[in-house]
Amino acid sequence: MGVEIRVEGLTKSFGRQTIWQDVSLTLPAGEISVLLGPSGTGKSVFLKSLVGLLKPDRGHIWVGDRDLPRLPEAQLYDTRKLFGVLFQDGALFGSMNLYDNIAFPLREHTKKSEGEVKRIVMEKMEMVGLLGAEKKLPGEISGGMKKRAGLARALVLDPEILLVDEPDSGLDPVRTAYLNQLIVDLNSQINATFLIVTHDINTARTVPDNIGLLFRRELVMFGPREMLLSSEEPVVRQFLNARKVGPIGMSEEKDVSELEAEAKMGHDPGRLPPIPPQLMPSDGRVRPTQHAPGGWCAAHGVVPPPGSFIDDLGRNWVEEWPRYVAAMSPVGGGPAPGGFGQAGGGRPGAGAAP
Ligand SMILES: Nc1ncnc2c1ncn2[C@@H]1O[C@H](COP(=O)(O)OP(=O)(O)OP(=O)(O)O)[C@@H](O)[C@H]1O
Repeated sequence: MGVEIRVEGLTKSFGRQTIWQDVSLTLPAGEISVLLGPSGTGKSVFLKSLVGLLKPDRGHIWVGDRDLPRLPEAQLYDTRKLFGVLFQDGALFGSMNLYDNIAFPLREHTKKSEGEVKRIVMEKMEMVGLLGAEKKLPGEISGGMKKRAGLARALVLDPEILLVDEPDSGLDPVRTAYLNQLIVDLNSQINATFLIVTHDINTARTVPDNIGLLFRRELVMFGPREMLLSSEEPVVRQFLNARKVGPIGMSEEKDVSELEAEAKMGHDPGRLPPIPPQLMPSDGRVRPTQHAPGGWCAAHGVVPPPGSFIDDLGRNWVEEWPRYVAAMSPVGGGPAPGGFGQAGGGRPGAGAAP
């Protein structure tokens, strides 16, 4: 399950406005990637381009051996069925109850019987914790529930790729933490390739396997989480530290004189905070595509910031990891008796985003 998406030299403009150019990246199969960037840098446009709702001016989007922008309409329609998308507002139909909203893609795109539709809808509603809310209308539920309903609808066609646009928008930090946990749990269950657009730094630091950053109409960097969280690149550091000091300005980029003035005053985008342990599935199992904590840093001779990979209980997960993996079989198996990951918190990330 889960397919790799390879983007090569992608460029998109609206009229004379170039949104981004020459974007190249690979979303590894089954992994979770996050796309960051200041407002208006074209993250949503990128998501819509990936699913074929917008056509890029140049470049390729390889989904397996299919180059999406060059597919004839019928094949594009077929390929889109590999994608599940959660749009920012959930994009639910206001006049339909949650059951009918979630059933909609099945009724629209498949010939399944109503019995089968029911089985699938209830299964997905259970996966996102919405059982019992079938009859509710979107106007009667909270923002967090709307996101969950949107996720359930994105899952009904068993997508190989899940695109999520700002899951945290309009949610309080606690609900965002619950939604992040749900996203990690879903990834471990369906093992699809995930791309999440977010502004939430905590989400970016704890959820993904990979992070990308758009700025100045370019992809500044894309790579493993540890690579960006230990990067010295000023734009990356400024964004991940949520600081005013650095190349990102109020509306877009700062000019040279502003940057010189900052440098003269001795400002910099801040020290790098410790890299937190990555959020684990709530059953404590290891996701099939999960990377060992500290693995990228060790392989690239990078010394992570002091205090990295240490959880709330003071355990260093670089050291704990081999024992943890030995004690926990991958998805499909289960926790070893007396092993890690038991009720509430023997696992990395526990406490980082409960
Ligand atoms: N269909 C369209 N036609 C013309 N311009 C568009 C269209 N869609 C998006 N844009 C422009 O593209 C730019 C990038 O928009 P986009 O919504 O992708 O940014 P974003 O990074 O997702 O922003 P935010 O973080 O605020 O959601 C904006 O200037 C927007 O006005």
